[in-house]
Amino acid sequence: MSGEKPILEIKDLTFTYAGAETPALKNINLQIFEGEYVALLGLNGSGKTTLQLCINAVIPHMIMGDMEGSVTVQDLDTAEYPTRELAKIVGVVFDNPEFQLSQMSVAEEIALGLENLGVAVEEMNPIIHEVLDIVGLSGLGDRSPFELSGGQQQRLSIAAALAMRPQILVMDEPTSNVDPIGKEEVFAVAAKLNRERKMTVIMAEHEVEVMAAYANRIIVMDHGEVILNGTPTEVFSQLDVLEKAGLRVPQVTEMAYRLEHDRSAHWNSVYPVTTEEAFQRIAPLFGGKHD
Ligand SMILES: Nc1ncnc2c1ncn2[C@@H]1O[C@H](COP(=O)(O)OP(=O)(O)OP(=O)(O)O)[C@@H](O)[C@H]1O
Repeated sequence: MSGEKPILEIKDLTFTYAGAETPALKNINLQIFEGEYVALLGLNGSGKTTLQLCINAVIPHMIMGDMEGSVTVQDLDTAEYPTRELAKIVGVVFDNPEFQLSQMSVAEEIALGLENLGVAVEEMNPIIHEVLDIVGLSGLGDRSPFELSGGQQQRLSIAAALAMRPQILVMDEPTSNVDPIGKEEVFAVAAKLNRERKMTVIMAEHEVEVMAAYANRIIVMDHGEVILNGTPTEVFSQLDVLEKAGLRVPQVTEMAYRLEHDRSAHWNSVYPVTTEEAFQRIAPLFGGKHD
């Protein structure tokens, strides 16, 4: 990506909540490029939400604290642009779907954001149809958001964010309150948006297997700092660092690591992170055919 301009650039960012003794974020430096799918990993309290609030400009405009350094989204310094302006570039989906929903119908839920942007009523319908179609909720415009399943509610939250035509979708543990089928649906929509529409996705998520499959970059946070930043293979091969931070790796990575230590398999410290990769590399150990 050398030479390419980042869509998001964070420089020397340190943030301390008002009244807190220690910073929630310490000297963060990151560049994220258009079309990346970035997973944020870290224990509770490691700073993932705070970082996301800095990206959508809720910090410093709506949350009190001391911010040093800068966050630039599409060349806009978030300290200088109101959160409302940034909402056109950065769409946000939080962990609790019900917390984000307030309207009587699915269509009204999407119209709310459009109204705030000053979109004329006659222009709203095509946008509402389009975004419901993208997230697989076509035909449910008249339903109450509160009658939807957890997965559908989160897809509605994604649709409401998409209606604002953002270039970055920030998602804070979007499946933590959703059943297993709903989780799959939400991950599939995020992956589709990234793959087919080149949407930049930044997702805080604990599901390492899923992130190994979908993300092209993993950022690991620990006590407000970025301790690892690389491809899933690079990051999940650092088993010792992750273990120290209290985090686990995909099960197949763990298995490959154990095979190396117990059975002298040699991975040269680069471990498989998905089942498919593991199969390709482990099958030859058994002398069997693989393709
Ligand atoms: N409003 C607040 N006021 C003071 N301190 C806060 C506030 N919100 C978060 N913190 C603190 O900032 C640090 C980072 O929290 P943050 O919520 O960003 O972590 P996280 O990785 O998102 O955790 P979780 O997965 O629990 O959401 C923690 O020490 C937390 O206690």
